[in-house]
Amino acid sequence: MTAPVAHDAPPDGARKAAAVPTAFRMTAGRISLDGREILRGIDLAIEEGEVVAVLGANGSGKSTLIRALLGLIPLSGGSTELYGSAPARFRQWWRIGYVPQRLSVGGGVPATVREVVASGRIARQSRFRPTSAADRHAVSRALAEVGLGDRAGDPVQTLSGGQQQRVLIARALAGEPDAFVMDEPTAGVDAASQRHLAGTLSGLVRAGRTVLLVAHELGPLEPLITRAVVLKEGCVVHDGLPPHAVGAHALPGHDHVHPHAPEAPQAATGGGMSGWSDAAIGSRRTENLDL
Ligand SMILES: Nc1ncnc2c1ncn2[C@@H]1O[C@H](COP(=O)(O)OP(=O)(O)OP(=O)(O)O)[C@@H](O)[C@H]1O
Repeated sequence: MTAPVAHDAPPDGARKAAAVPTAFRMTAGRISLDGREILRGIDLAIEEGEVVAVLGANGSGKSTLIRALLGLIPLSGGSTELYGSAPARFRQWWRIGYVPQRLSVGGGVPATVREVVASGRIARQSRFRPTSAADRHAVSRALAEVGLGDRAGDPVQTLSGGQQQRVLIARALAGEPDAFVMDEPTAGVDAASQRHLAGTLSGLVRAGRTVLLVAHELGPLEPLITRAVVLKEGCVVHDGLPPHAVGAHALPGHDHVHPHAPEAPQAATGGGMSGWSDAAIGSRRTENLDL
């Protein structure tokens, strides 16, 4: 897809040459929920153009981290920045396409697939600029990109879990953002659709877009990933090159389950990133990878 370049961003070719701006930054980030510390002092900066996977066992804090980076959960300590601004002062929400875990899709409100995808354009619209031909075109293109053009008029609740996940991906694509923040974008999505998503993201990355995603199984996305951040019990225990996959569930002590992907058997994606050996990791910072 041909996403427009941000008004205040340099052209794609110039992005790398100039000092690379930071898309997301957390400094000494702490989150406490129900009196329990979930994130325990996270320092993380994601530069524009990076493709970063956040990995870790169930409950290690991955979703909490990306929601906090977006300002969706208040910090109990430290700070976050979106393109250099605190979330409360950030105004360029169209620059970020967020794909949440699919359980919230539709929010219980009856909506068609097209309506959900069209909501991805809201941050680009205003009272003074209602829906335009460009908006309609972006929505149609995003629907086609995820292979749901023929389901556009269907109530979103009538789609399967994996199809709903593709709706959420289409919603992010429709917004033509600079950065994609995706919480398990391939969970419950069939292998062919995962490969297609990898192709879509590959094109976006070549065009300079930033990708930050949470994953248990990178599958076809693995070659795209330039950096892995591994969490354990709310701390970063690895930040560097992606670990080599050693096969899903291959290691003793593997404790990961897939609550969001009941219809996606492990075998569907081949190897996985849930288990790996310390020796396989080339790391800027490696402390404890026993997940
Ligand atoms: N609203 C909340 N209130 C209290 N605790 C919460 C809340 N949301 C998450 N938690 C807890 O925070 C911890 C981290 O949750 P989080 O969803 O960030 O983990 P995760 O690494 O994304 O897990 P998974 O791989 O299972 O999706 C978990 O122990 C979870 O129970």
